Parts: sequence; C-alpha cells; structure tokens
Amino acid sequence: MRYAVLVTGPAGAGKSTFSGAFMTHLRNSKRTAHLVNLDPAAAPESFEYEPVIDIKDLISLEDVMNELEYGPNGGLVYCFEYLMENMDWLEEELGGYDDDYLIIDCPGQIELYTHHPFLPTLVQNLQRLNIRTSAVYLIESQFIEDKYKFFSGVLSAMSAMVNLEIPWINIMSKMDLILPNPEDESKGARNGLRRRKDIARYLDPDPLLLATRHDDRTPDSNPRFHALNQALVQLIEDHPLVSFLPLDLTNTDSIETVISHIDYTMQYGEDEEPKEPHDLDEGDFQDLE
Ligand SMILES: Nc1nc2c(ncn2[C@@H]2O[C@H](COP(=O)(O)OP(=O)(O)OP(=O)(O)O)[C@@H](O)[C@H]2O)c(=O)[nH]1
Ligand SMILES: [Mg+2]
Repeated sequence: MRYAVLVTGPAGAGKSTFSGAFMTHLRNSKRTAHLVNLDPAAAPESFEYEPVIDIKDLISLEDVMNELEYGPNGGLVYCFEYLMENMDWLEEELGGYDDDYLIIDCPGQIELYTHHPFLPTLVQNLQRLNIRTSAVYLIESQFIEDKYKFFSGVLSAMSAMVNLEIPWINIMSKMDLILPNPEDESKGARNGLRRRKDIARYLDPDPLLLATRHDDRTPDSNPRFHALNQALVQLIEDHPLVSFLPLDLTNTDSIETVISHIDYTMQYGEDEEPKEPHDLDEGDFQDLE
C-alpha cells in the first residue's frame, strides 16, 4: 500500500518546515518516507530533504514568469494547469515508489484550496493510482493574535476540507511561540504572545470569541459587520467541523502525537496489522490540551 499526505495551508504556515520534521521522524522510526515538492516557486534551501519528485522538474514558476510574462499568481495557476494536463508525468514519477509514504509539500496560495480544481483533480489521480491519501492543513499560532484573522483561517480550513473530501487533520503550527508558563507573562505581553491556558478556545474554535466586542481596532460599531459576525458564529456553532491539533516542533512528543493522528486517520499499516479505534484512547486526546 502506498500513502500520501498533502501538507497544505496558507503562506508561511510552516508547511515545508513541518514536512522536513515529518520526514526526519518517519526515517528515525525506520519508515521509508519521501518528499514530494508541488510548489513551483519553492527555493531549494526551503527543503531539509531533497524532494524525490519536484514539480520544478516539469515546470518552474520562474520560467513561466520570464517566458510567458505572467505575474507570480497567474504564473502559479499556469503551472498547475500545466501539471493537470501532464498527470502522466506525475504518474510516471510516482511509479517507482511502492510501499512508500509520500509527504507532499504544497504551495501556500489560498486560492488553491478554496476554489481551484487543482487539488481535487490531484487527489482523484492519486486515488486512481491506489495511493491512500490524506491531508493536513496548517494554520500558524500567530493567527490567534487577531480573532478575525483566526476565524478567516477557520473558514479557509473548512472550505478546503469540504472541497477535498479526504481524511483531514487541521494543525495549529508554531506552538513554540505560545508561552507555556505564567512566569513568562511579562515577556509574552511584550511580544504580543498568548499563554497556553487560553489556547483551548482556539484549538476547538469557540465561536463566541467572535461575538464578544472589545477589540477597538475593528469596526464592531458597524451593525452590518456585527450581523456578519453573528452569522459566522451561527455557522461555526451549527457545523463544528474544524478543530486543531497543536504542533510544537521543539517537542518530540508533540510531533509524535500529530503523526500518530495522521497514521490513524489514514489507517496506516492496517493491511499489515489491523488498527482498532481503541489504539487511540481518551488519554491521547487529553495530552493535546
Ligand atoms: N517559531 C517557529 N517558526 C517556524 C516553525 N515552522 C516554520 N517556522 C518559520 O516560519 C517561516 C515559514 O516556514 P515555511 O516552513 O517555509 O512555511 P511554508 O508554509 O512552507 O511557506 P510557503 O511555502 O511560503 O507557503 C520560516 O521562517 C520558518 O523558519 C515553527 O514550528 N516554529
Ligand atoms: Mg513551503
């Protein structure tokens, strides 16, 4: 059985960094893992591991921009359309990896996840090739500094999730930037960081955060803005589809927990040794809070 994890999320969320840490962890556990790069704009130095498959071998954003005079965003869409028309290239590249685990580092353009048909097409192709596919969607912990930014992140995760219909895990990355202890409070206040105890309302998004009004920066006094927020509160209350697993790359336990959730969602290794739901018991979830 072949497995693929799409590492997705907005620009700068930490996708490439997480992909590297994920690779290291799998290799340390003696599992065969390979990195696939699907970002046609990725700089070589953004990878800790050399990708075995790289969209830049098919088409690079730089060439598209130079030769066809596209801007960066139009160029990116062009690159993906080109890949879609050349799925046999990807199929051929994937051919050599039997019984393997592929970590697919995706680009950060949010349009890709919300309305472009690229990812659904890619997923269909992976499934056709009998590759069991799941996705993680990363949002960085700094998003919680601004509740509007945070909820726009929640909505984008939701939108990407319903768009793809594959096993899915939302991750809050860069948790090392969230302060663990009360004694760090003054330092945190200076850097605008939050403490860990406040974080639960964000990991399991509490829509009431939006309903409270004491953020003078935002136009809460505008009744239409308030009505929009009320509608979002209702939407998230009625469809609590999104919750986040915290990821702290400075903590091995945190990486292991995230990876065991990915394995479980994808039923990794079920052909070899069947996994029962009780492999993940209550205790595993309590650790996350
Ligand atoms: N503190 C901290 N910084 C991180 C972490 N992960 C990534 N970063 C930093 O965040 C920035 C973006 O990280 P990337 O891994 O390149 O993010 P990305 O999602 O791949 O970005 P794009 O591919 O441009 O969309 C870099 O400066 C990283 O060093 C983390 O866990 N903690
Ligand atoms: Mg990247």
